[in-house]
Amino acid sequence: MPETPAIRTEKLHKRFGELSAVEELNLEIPAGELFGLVGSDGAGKSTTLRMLTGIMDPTAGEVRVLGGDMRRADEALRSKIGYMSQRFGLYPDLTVQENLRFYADIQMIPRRGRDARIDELLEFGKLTPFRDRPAGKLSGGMKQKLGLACALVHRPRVLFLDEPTNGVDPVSRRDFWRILYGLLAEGVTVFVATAYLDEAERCGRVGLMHRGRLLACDTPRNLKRMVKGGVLELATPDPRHAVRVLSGAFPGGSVVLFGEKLHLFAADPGAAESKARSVLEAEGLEVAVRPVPPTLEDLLVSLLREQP
Ligand SMILES: Nc1ncnc2c1ncn2[C@@H]1O[C@H](COP(=O)(O)OP(=O)(O)OP(=O)(O)O)[C@@H](O)[C@H]1O
Repeated sequence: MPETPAIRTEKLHKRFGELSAVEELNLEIPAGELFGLVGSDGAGKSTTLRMLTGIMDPTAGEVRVLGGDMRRADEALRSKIGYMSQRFGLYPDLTVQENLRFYADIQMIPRRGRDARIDELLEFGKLTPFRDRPAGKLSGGMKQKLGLACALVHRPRVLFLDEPTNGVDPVSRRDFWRILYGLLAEGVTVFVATAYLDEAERCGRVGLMHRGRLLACDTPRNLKRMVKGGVLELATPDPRHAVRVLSGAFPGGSVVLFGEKLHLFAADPGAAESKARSVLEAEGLEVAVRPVPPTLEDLLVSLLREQP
């Protein structure tokens, strides 16, 4: 018999009045996977997480976690789930250790073994030296790690994280991901919503969400193969002017600013290169062109171009 997926949704739908925040969402996530749900603000990620964790009822469709129906989840099922929302509640006046004790009490962790679990989590998040510091006095990255530790206090089998590294510096983000890999090694299923495409690259599989719909869902490598044609990277001294000039010559949003460089999506990269060179040189703009392997951001841009 095939193993029960850790997370499964079928035709999951959430409407707020006229707005479909999540539409026809079908997901199947095996146990032990690190799954990334990626999309910009308002894509429907948080709404999806709220339905997956049983906090919000769907308008229609099914949602199962570890085989159990989240619309009527009992305590036994809830105790196998961890959730770190965007505005998770740390008590700023309580110390790191007191916050963990508070969450352990909410989860009804027996006193015996509780402090050992807290010590383990403090070590795991490299928070031991800060155990007596009030949570309000922690750095942004440390607060997020403490939030994660609180979500893990009851040893959940499936962990849901809503943009856990939003606004966190790159070093702390790396630290945070190191912890997530540690959890994977323990067999925990991790479902992370993020707006960062570089984080999506770290996931086993990624779902790209836009206006409530899943546009694509696969491994990062397979997703990048979906980019049609080729991607050219253009370096010019005045990228903003170059975008304006090239957008006239290449309609349909195929020219996009990527930092200080431009990306040009082309069915025939050779022909596109010659055309881009002649258009830019006519404007007196020098340009260096090179083909680049597509990134997930390229895929997202190219999928969004196809949206009505
Ligand atoms: N309780 C609600 N009532 C009405 N509309 C809502 C509600 N919650 C979310 N929405 C709307 O549903 C859409 C999806 O929101 P959602 O928060 O799920 O997106 P998101 O991808 O998580 O983005 P963000 O990171 O900004 O929260 C948005 O248009 C949002 O305004």
